[in-house]
Amino acid sequence: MARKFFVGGNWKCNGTTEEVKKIVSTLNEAQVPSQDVVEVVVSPPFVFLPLVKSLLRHDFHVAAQNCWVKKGGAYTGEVSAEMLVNLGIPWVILGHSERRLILNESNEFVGDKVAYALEKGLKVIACVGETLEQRESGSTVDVVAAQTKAIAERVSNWAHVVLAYEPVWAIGTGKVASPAQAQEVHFELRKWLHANTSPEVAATTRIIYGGSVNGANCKELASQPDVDGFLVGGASLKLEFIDIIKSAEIKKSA
Ligand SMILES: O=C(CO)COP(=O)(O)O
Repeated sequence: MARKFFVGGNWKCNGTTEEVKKIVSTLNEAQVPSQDVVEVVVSPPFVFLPLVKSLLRHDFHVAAQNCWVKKGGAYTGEVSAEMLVNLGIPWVILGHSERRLILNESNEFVGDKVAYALEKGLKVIACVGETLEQRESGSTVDVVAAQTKAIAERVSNWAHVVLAYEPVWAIGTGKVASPAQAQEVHFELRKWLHANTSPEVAATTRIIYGGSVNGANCKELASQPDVDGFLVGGASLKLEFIDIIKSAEIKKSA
């Protein structure tokens, strides 16, 4: 089964109502490859989810940037998976490095979140990635394998999981992983899935790259055999996001 190209736009903690409306109307007007070629998901902050969902073209979907690890209740400031389901939000990003590092989310906590969100019927973009220090000490593959293992131990059905490889040193730095560096880690992650989940999961799970992806570097990254799409931060707020979506065409002609 071919892996459909996936482009996610992570808006992070950005935007006003006016800005959000403007981004959505730009997306709505864009000419992009059909849904058979590329799956597009944009992820605004929680407070804008209903607005974006109501205005966004129907061939694009929305994702939350996080959700609580279990059933809602007395957890001040949290948003539960049930609430996202209730609002008709199909996707959630979990384990982003900004949450792992700034908010101290552990591998196990992220694994628990992924399992719970899937159980409630959400589709999950699960993020993994090494810091610069970890890369320089040669532990990149061990780090992303341990992060993936904590998910795999809790999840048996990978059909609704997209794995995002986001090296921390490439996020928001303008320092993109080279196509060869991205391919190497994506290959290792797929190999890990093959050995530790099943050959089918390894063959069908989309592994997308995130970290300073832009309109200029997306084509070369997309041409790597194990790069199945992108999770885009800064550039997802700009017009070049359309070019990044269009890089899906590379796979079609491959
Ligand atoms: O963190 C990212 C997407 O989740 C990547 O962010 P940038 O594209 O801004 O580097």
